[in-house]
Amino acid sequence: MGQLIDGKWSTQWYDTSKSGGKFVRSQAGFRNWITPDGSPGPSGEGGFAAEADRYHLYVSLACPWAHRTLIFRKLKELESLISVSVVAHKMPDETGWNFDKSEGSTGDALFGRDNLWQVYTQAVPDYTGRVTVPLLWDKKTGTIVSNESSEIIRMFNSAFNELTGNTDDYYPEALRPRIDEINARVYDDINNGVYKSGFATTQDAYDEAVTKLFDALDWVEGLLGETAYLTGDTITEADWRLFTTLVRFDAVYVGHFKCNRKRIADYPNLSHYLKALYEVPGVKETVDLNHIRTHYHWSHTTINPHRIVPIGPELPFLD
Ligand SMILES: N[C@@H](CCC(=O)N[C@@H](CS)C(=O)NCC(=O)O)C(=O)O
Repeated sequence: MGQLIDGKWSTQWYDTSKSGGKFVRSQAGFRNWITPDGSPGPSGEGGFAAEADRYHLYVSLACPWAHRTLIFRKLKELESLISVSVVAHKMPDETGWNFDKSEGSTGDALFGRDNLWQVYTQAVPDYTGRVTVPLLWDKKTGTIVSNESSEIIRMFNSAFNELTGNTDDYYPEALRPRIDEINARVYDDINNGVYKSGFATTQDAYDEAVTKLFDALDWVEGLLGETAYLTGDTITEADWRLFTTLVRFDAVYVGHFKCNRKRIADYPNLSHYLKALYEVPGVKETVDLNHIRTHYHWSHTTINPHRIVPIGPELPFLD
């Protein structure tokens, strides 16, 4: 794990010494929005109008945050409008995310760079911050639109509707308060909760995170006893945001991140729900378990120093 400091790549693991052993995720640095006419969005600068062949998405197939954006690109029929580069599954400290084609990367389709940090410094030569995926690039102005997945999926949900004719809405007006409420707990305690458990460096920090994680999974298991999806009988953004963590849970988080009070396979409603979302047309093509399993176990050497990728477990939702 490394980061950019004044435009230079520097190798260092997350510093948990000032937070009592807790992993604290930093805020994404680029927060502009694509809108239908280029008017400014809720944050950042305007000037990013929805146009075909103007934007490029950098993703990892291992990353749950990037995975959200790939699902929205697929469901909203944006594949022919927004091109993609996939980074390698192995992320060495020396380079961070990189475009090694022998390790599952497509290569950098825009610039032919070796490493993702070079795309960040292409936009801001003296950038300081983490080099994360997903990253949404504007080919027209040669800069980064956004590296915040929760905002990229909102853009994909509606900004391109006139170009694609796809008006499916995963953030419908009437459900927004409920979606926001569910997202808040799912983000803190589940999406980020698995990372807080896995990257904790004290027993107390781990205990706190893992307890909240399983309390939240129990809560979701209850909700799914009432309705098919989190906010009712239709799939919304809240479901896709939970899905990308659930699909990695038994394969990676149970063992690698010590989230092992239960597996998703032990929760009947969550298991059924995971399978139903996985079977939505187009979605399983966005799930790459080889990238997922290899990335985490190989890349986090403070947790898994010998980089051994475990054999299992078998995953019932694949059957
Ligand atoms: N807030 C960001 C978080 C993205 C994120 O943390 N991505 C991880 C991969 S799963 C990453 O690139 N980590 C590299 C790092 O932190 O150095 C989002 O949701 O878009």
